[in-house]
This record gives sequence, structure tokens and C-alpha cells, in this order.
Amino acid sequence: MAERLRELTTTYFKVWNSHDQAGIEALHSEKSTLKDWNAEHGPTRADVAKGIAGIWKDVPTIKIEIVDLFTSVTNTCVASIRVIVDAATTLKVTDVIEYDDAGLVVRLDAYVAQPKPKVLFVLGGPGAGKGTQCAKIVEEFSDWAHISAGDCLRAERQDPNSKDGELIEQIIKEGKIVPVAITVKLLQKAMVASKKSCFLIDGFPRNLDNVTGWKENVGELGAQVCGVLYYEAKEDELEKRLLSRGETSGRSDDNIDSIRKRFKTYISETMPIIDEYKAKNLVYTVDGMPPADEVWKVTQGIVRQVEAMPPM
Ligand SMILES: Nc1ncnc2c1ncn2[C@@H]1O[C@H](COP(=O)(O)OP(=O)(O)OP(=O)(O)O)[C@@H](O)[C@H]1O
Ligand SMILES: Nc1ccn([C@H]2C[C@H](O)[C@@H](COP(=O)(O)O)O2)c(=O)n1
Repeated sequence: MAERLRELTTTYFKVWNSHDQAGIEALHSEKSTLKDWNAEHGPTRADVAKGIAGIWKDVPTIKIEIVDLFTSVTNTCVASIRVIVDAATTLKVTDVIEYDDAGLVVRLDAYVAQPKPKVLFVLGGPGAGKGTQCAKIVEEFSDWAHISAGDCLRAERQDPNSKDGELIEQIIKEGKIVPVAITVKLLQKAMVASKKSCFLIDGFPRNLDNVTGWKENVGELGAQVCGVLYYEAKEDELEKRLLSRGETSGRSDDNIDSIRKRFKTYISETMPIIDEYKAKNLVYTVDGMPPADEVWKVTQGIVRQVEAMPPM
């Protein structure tokens, strides 16, 4: 049975690649359906063949390569295939093909694998310029969204209906880190709302709890973490920047007491996380001390590098 299903499926894609409408019709049962991510065809084999011929007409270069075939004791074959649309576009697709006893296709459902969103975590001491550089990135690179964990938490704190508002306020003033169960939900909501394919997750993961929460809620299936964009700068410079920002920011943690507490938390909880990523060779270190426009020159190059990484 398994061998027969493999042969039938191999023949099916051979005919498919010859763009032969009558040939493909002959391989379907009189009552037959085809469903892909764009359209549904059926209930007859003539409808299905017409639908497939429409694809060939729209994309004359289209071809299919079999990656793997999976069979069981049933009449169904699962085909992992590559749909080569043109020189620039290849789709990873899974076809579930059900045959009748005569070996004709009665149902074919095709599922396309969406590439995972790319993520760059953005870390650095408080005031290192993470927000400033992220704003420049999204201005220059249209696929990217800037999602700041701190901004998400501040927005949640402002929401009078939030049950977490008071806790967030207390923790932020103390320069501590909010439990990840709160933060990761806000990040995921913002990612979905942005409709972008690449994300700068700014100010995250800031401690071990953040790392664990990301793995449990987003994980390797939910995103391709391409690395950590890390802005390095000296504490006395950062203190100056934050005090200056505090004159206009209205942030309840841009005062000398909160700033010092934030530094402590940064050294004790965030630095070890950065070191872990460094050990995995996943950190892009940027000198954050020069003027913002100079820092930007380095930042741009890194984003280009990440954009060029093959999607997974
Ligand atoms: N390279 C730079 N040189 C001097 N000042 C800078 C530089 N980059 C940013 N700043 C200024 O420093 C302050 C902090 O910058 P920014 O808000 O981007 O830091 P951040 O890392 O996002 O801070 P936080 O973690 O506290 O949110 C801002 O007032 C910003 O204008
Ligand atoms: N992962 C995070 C990010 C931020 N916070 C809290 C604590 C920070 O001091 C504050 C401000 O963040 P920033 O805007 O400076 O990145 O928000 C957190 O608890 N967890």
C-alpha cells in the first residue's frame, strides 16, 4: 500500500509539472475536491483540473518538487513539497492527498507554511539609546515593528480597567521587573496588532523569568529569534541622559532614586542574560556612547544583516 501511494503521488506531481489539464483531470476521481490557502475547487474532477490550470496560466513558471512523502495504512498520502513559483519565490507546502481504491484523487488539501516572524531583542542599560535607535529602524525598514516592553507596561498601567495597573506602577518605581506572565501577553498582543513580519522587542528579556516566559509562550515555533541588539554605554553617561530625559518625559522612574535602582537590577538580572546570549554567539554589540547618528550607522548594518538571514 505504502509503495503504491508513493508511486501514485510521484506520478501526480510529474503530471502536475507538465501543466497538462487533461492529464491531471484523469488522475482525479469523478467526484473530487481541491482546497489550498487561496481557493477551493470541486465537486467534480473537471472543476479541479480547471482550477489547477488557472494556476498554471497565472504562473507559467510554477513547478513542484517533492521533499518527502508520508504514508500510513489508509488511502492518504502526506506530501511535503516545495512549490517553486519563480526564481525568487519558493513556498513550503504540505499536501494531504486522499485516494480512492482505484488510485484516483478524491480530495487534496494543501497547506502553506508561513515563515516565522523574525525577532531581535534589544537590550542595554537604562538610557543606552534602545528606544532612539528602534525609532530610526522602523523609519528606515518597513517590515519592522518596534515593541517596547516598557511602553507596553506603561500603557497597561494607564488602563483604568487593568487589574495589573497598580502592581506595574509599584514595580516600575522600584526599578524592578514585572512578572513575565503580564509582560509577554502584552508583547504578543502588540505583535499581532502590528501585522509586521519583523519585530524589535525592546527591553526584553530582562531577567531569567522573562526568558522562560518567552520560551513557554512564544517559543521556537512562534518566532525566529535572530539575536540580541545590545547597546553598551557607561553608567555615568546613562545617568546624565536619564536625568535630562526626566525633565520632559513624565516617567515616574526618570528620577535619581529609581534610576539607581534600575541600574542595580540591570547589572544583577539583565547582564547575566546578555552573557548567556553572548555565549551562544547571538549578541550584536554596539557602542552606545557616540552621538545617536553615529550609533545609527552601526545599527543599520546589523538590521540589514538580520534581514538577509534566511527565514525559517
Ligand atoms: N547616542 C546618544 N547620545 C546621547 N544621547 C542619547 C543617545 N541616544 C539616546 N540619547 C538620549 O538619551 C535618552 C535615553 O535614550 P532612549 O530613551 O533611547 O534610551 P533607552 O535605552 O530606550 O532607555 P530606557 O531603557 O530607559 O527606556 C533620550 O533622552 C535620548 O534622546
Ligand atoms: N521586560 C521588562 C521591561 C520593562 N519592565 C519595566 C521595568 C522597567 O524599569 C520599566 C521601564 O522599562 P524601559 O522603558 O526602561 O525599557 O518597565 C519590566 O518589568 N520588564
